[in-house]
Amino acid sequence: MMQGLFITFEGIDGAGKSSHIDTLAQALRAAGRTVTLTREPGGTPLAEKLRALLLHEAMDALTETLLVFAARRDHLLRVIEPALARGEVVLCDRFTDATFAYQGAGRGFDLSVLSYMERLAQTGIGLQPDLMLNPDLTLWFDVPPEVAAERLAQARAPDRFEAEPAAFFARVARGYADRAAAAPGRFARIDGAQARERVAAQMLAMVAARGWLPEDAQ
Ligand SMILES: Nc1ncnc2c1ncn2[C@@H]1O[C@H](COP(=O)(O)OP(=O)(O)O)[C@@H](O)[C@H]1O
Ligand SMILES: Cc1cn([C@H]2C[C@H](O)[C@@H](COP(=O)(O)OP(=O)(O)O)O2)c(=O)[nH]c1=O
Repeated sequence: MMQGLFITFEGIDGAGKSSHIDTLAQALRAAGRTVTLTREPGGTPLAEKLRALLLHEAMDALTETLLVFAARRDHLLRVIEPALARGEVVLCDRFTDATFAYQGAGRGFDLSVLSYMERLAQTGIGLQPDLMLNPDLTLWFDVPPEVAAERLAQARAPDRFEAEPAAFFARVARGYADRAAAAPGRFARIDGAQARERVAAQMLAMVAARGWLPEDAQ
């Protein structure tokens, strides 16, 4: 059986994650892998209900953080770990780095408390109960906040996060940069400000470089 592979997509709102996740799913399927495509917050009936609350109801930073981790726990238990145990590739639009970037850097929530909650939520499920589940690879779509804001202004009505001011997204972007600097082996930075074709090519090249796609998939 193939080994399970957990790949997450990260970046500020409007960075281009959702636009490119299908391209990677198709390339991996063409290479013979079974792919589970999912997202956070969400990915299960319960977590999708929590997502609707998170995106639209006013709440304080602690409530927000507790709901994000509750959604993640359910998602891990019901979707991510079972798919990895079956040897599938899980492509997840956002994961815990988003919590460090948005609730930590963006809202100012204590990072050491987040680390503790991360360990609580991501340890003790399924396969390797002593290990905290982390992505094998995180594709970080890095774009200047002004570029992302310009894209979103043309694209969709803002949710509770997207309605935050530019200063919030500047903090979130720095939060992602800090996470990437702290885990350079796991993070692959993609220049998300490029044209779509170049973003897609860079993304595929990074996955191929790890041996998870044939080199000619690009
Ligand atoms: N490389 C790109 N160049 C220009 N526009 C883009 C690019 N990638 C995505 N977009 C557009 O920007 C908007 C936000 O993209 P999306 O994939 O929804 O971002 P995210 O999922 O990271 O919030 C969409 O309207 C999308 O069509
Ligand atoms: C996973 C996660 C998402 N979020 C926020 C970031 C996004 O603004 C929002 C929803 O994410 P996303 O699915 O990227 O939104 P969209 O469908 O609009 O592209 O949730 C957090 O604040 N913390 C988290 O841990």
